[in-house]
Amino acid sequence: MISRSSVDRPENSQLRTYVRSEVVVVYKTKEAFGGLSNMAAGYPLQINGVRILTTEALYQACRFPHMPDVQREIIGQHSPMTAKMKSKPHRKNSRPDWDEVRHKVMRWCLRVKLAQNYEEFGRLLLATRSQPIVEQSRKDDYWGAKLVDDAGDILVGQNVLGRLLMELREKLKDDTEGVLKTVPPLGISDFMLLGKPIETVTANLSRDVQKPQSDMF
Ligand SMILES: Nc1nc(O)c(N)c(N[C@@H]2O[C@H](COP(=O)(O)O)[C@@H](O)[C@H]2O)n1
Repeated sequence: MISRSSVDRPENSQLRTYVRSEVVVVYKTKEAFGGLSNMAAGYPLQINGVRILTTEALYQACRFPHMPDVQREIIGQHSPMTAKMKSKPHRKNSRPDWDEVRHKVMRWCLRVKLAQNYEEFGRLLLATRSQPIVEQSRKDDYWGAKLVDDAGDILVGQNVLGRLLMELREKLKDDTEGVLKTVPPLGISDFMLLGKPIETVTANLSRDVQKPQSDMF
């Protein structure tokens, strides 16, 4: 029998409650564990030879495999928040199965971030030891958890991003052979970037990187 991760099981979509002082909080990118955020700079990626500056840009681009021009605009942004904003007007045109696959896409994006930033991102993940990781969010209790009390002690949300980070951390603890330095493409239909199927991702960032179009002018 195939065992599914807690993030994949439908019964695990319930809200969870965390005491802020007892968890690793991911909130502002400049804070101690801010590098765990998809908005963090300094963890460059490369897919099919294309440079992508943040995990957020990669994740947002994955909404639009059938719209390479939109993908190009998203991954051409220097700011991760702007990359997210560029995807907003097109959200209604996200791949039709987006709600079913988005957590798998996020898991793959985090794998890519680790494979291509193995030392630095890996060190940060392992520094959380066995503590719960929670993305604090003002609005989003799917990827993160929201403060629900005036004192700012209690966070409630599905915390899917935090749970995927914990899942990856546990895999990393066992990764004595460096297996996580290679990431196969996700097994979903139309897993494409700029009109080409996404290939296996490896740790070695090539120097001969194709820059996003907006950097060329
Ligand atoms: N708006 C916003 N501001 C931040 O500071 C955030 N950390 C996030 N969360 C991230 O947004 C991504 C999900 O985007 P969708 O709403 O699914 O398009 C994901 O990376 C969250 O971690 N949002």
